[in-house]
Amino acid sequence: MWRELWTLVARAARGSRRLCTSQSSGAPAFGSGATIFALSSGQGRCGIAVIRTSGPASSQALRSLTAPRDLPPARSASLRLLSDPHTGEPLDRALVLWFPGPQSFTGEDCVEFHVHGGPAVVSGVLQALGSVPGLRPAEAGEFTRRAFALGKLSLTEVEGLADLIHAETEAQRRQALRQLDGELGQLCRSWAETLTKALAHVEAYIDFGEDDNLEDGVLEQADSEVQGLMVALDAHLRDARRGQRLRSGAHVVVTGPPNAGKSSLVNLLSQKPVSIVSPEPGTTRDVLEIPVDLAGFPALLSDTAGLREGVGPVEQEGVRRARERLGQADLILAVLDASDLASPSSCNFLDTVVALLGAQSQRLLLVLNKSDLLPPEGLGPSLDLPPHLLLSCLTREGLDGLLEALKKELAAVCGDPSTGPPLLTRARHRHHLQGCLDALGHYTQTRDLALAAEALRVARRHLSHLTGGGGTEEVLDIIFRDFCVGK
Ligand SMILES: Nc1nc2c(ncn2[C@@H]2O[C@H](COP(=O)(O)OP(=O)(O)OP(=O)(O)O)[C@@H](O)[C@H]2O)c(=O)[nH]1
Ligand SMILES: [K+]
Ligand SMILES: [Mg+2]
Repeated sequence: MWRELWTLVARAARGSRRLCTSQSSGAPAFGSGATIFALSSGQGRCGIAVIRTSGPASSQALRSLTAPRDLPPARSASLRLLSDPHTGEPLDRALVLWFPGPQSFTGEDCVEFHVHGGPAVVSGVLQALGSVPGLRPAEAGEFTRRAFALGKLSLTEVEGLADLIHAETEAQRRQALRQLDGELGQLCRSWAETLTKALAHVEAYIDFGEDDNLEDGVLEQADSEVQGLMVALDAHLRDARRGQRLRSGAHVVVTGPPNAGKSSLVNLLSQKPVSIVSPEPGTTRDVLEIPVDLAGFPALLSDTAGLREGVGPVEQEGVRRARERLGQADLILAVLDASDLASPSSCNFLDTVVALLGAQSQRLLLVLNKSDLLPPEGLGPSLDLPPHLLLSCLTREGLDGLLEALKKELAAVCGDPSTGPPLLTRARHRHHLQGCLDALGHYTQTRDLALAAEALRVARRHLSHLTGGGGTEEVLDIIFRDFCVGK
């Protein structure tokens, strides 16, 4: 199901991009005062469909389509009969909402029509809106773009909204909501304020350095403000990969000796038979990768070939690929057959792979599978094993415990979006924070005050680019093209 979902999302994103380029040539440019309209809920048959308008002709559009023709009270739902303004043909009985600007999503006058979701009703209302003077169909992301232009959303909030629309797991949704709340933007603004203060101190020193009226230690004050900021930026950047993992999924690799039940575990966690399971050792050869929701976190789960030596060239290549994949893992699930721990392949795996990964402080969960085959007294007391979890892929006993452990590990890998500082979810954020930190590095190294002031200006510019203050059209295009029409 996940693969289909991902394909759909990718297709939708490509589709909206196409729409964006094909319409942008002919349609009036933004700011021309046009009123836009679009279906804002999903395409296809559904219970309720939401059609939105934004722009100065919104009230006119509402009046032309509804009876009675007076505007309903602001921001509360009213039941109205919708009919075609030209033919008078009834279209639907619908809930309408009137949002006079600036208290609306875009900041402009907006109207929402909550109509019955049949395709005929939706296309009828869209056609009727298209016939109202001053109205035209919206381009991809245009509602959000208007909200941004009118200062309703900062750039990081726009990105949060895009992520919220595409969020597929609980953790992604929570992260997107926090970003939409503007937490990252607020943090950047407070950093920018600190920089402005430091810059003011340096500039004051440049202008009045010799002046007795200037209080002592202004430069030292600027220095200590910059030092504090560098520490904060550095801590944030070290956190950055986590936010990105939360957006795109952590790499979780399943490994172990042949026949331990790796593919069985992958099928259990992805809740479908993606990988071939058989009693024959050496069944899995290639790396198989499946996007899954693991305990609320997005993950890319890899099934790999059982690790063993002295086999044919094809399986040997599989083993090479498995080892390579281990090197890219954010988290490793090491699987062993609990009823076969004394076998050479199990011992070898524990002594080499598990010990080595442990020494590299690689995140790893040791899973002893096939617990259903153990005698009633469980594992023998003589075994000296690292911390582990017991599981049976057959009976599912131990699955809850494994999911709980996965949740803890993934929260550490991806960052828990409900606590801690706001995460950096995009490479763009990382780029600007790093740029800011580099510029501050130049500040601390130079003895020339004019260069120091310039370094502070560069640092501040990076922060304002991050929230869209100095946003170039290019950045806006990149972000907005991922929106669909109606958003
Ligand atoms: N009794 C029992 N059998 C299991 C369990 N999990 C897997 N098996 C069986 O163990 C055998 C191997 O399972 P696979 O999932 O193919 O193991 P694998 O580690 O992917 O094997 P390779 O790809 O060959 O390395 C199959 O016959 C499974 O049915 C379990 O929890 N209990
Ligand atoms: K097998
Ligand atoms: Mg397998």
